[in-house]
Amino acid sequence: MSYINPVNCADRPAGAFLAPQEAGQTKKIGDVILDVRNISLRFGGVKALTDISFDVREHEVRSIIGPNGAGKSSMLNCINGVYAQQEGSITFRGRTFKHMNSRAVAEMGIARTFQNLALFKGMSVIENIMTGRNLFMKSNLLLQALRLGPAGREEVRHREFVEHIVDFLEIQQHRSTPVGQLPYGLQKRVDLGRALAMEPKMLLLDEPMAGMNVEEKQDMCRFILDINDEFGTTVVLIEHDMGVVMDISDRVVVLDYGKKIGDGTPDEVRNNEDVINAYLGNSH
Ligand SMILES: Nc1ncnc2c1ncn2[C@@H]1O[C@H](COP(=O)(O)OP(=O)(O)OP(=O)(O)O)[C@@H](O)[C@H]1O
Repeated sequence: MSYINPVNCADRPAGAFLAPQEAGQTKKIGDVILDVRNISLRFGGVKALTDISFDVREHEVRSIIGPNGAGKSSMLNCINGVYAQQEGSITFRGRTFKHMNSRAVAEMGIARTFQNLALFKGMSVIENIMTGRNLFMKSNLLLQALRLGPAGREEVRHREFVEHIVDFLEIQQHRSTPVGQLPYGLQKRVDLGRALAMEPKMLLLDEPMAGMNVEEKQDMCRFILDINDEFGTTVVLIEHDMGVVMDISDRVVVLDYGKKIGDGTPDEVRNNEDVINAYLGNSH
């Protein structure tokens, strides 16, 4: 539940998180890949989400912003099957569902990182990222444990894939370190690696930069943009740091008290009166 006051980021110039060649670069945005229609979610008397609709296009970086308790994490939880909304539907890659369990959602190509890290602290970096490959493991648990026959060959293939991710995220020197011994910023990177191991079409990132210093945020921004660019992965991002959001997003949806109050490009959103009043303040 960390919150970085957006006003604190106002003194950072636009594009501060991007390499010069990245700032202002144009990219090809595709068709709608995720369509969220009229989602309402209640917990007893608490209306977490009220009639929320928005879409995400293939290859976009789409951010969801808003004050604490606005419903951002609840929205991601509906998309990836952790919560079942009372009303509304979700269409992903042409397939419409009201609710699906998290494994089915993962099999469809949606992976998620968590605000509060969901890692095995006593296990190494490699082993944690390997858990993201479970989806693809065909052999049974006993064979996997004994690493026998096809299970052994399967494991070698998955480990090679995981090693590529470790290289990509530049955490080679920590590959055998128990995750609990790593600084927080690197743990967030491992969490991203676990999600990448699922080879997602779409990545849901819940505050991937919370608790990071500026340098760690720059690294994380670079990885997100590289994933988006090199693998074509669509990214849905919850982030409180407005410098980051405005720099790396193609479009932004704004929630407040469970309702949508803004939706558009970073420029449209930062000039939206309702968004300024509810969240951004006058510094944007
Ligand atoms: N499992 C739950 N049980 C009861 N209420 C919940 C649950 N999950 C979320 N809520 C409530 O729903 C509302 C939206 O919460 P949510 O965590 O989605 O907001 P958020 O925008 O992600 O906030 P933050 O920026 O602080 O993470 C809040 O009032 C919260 O207390």
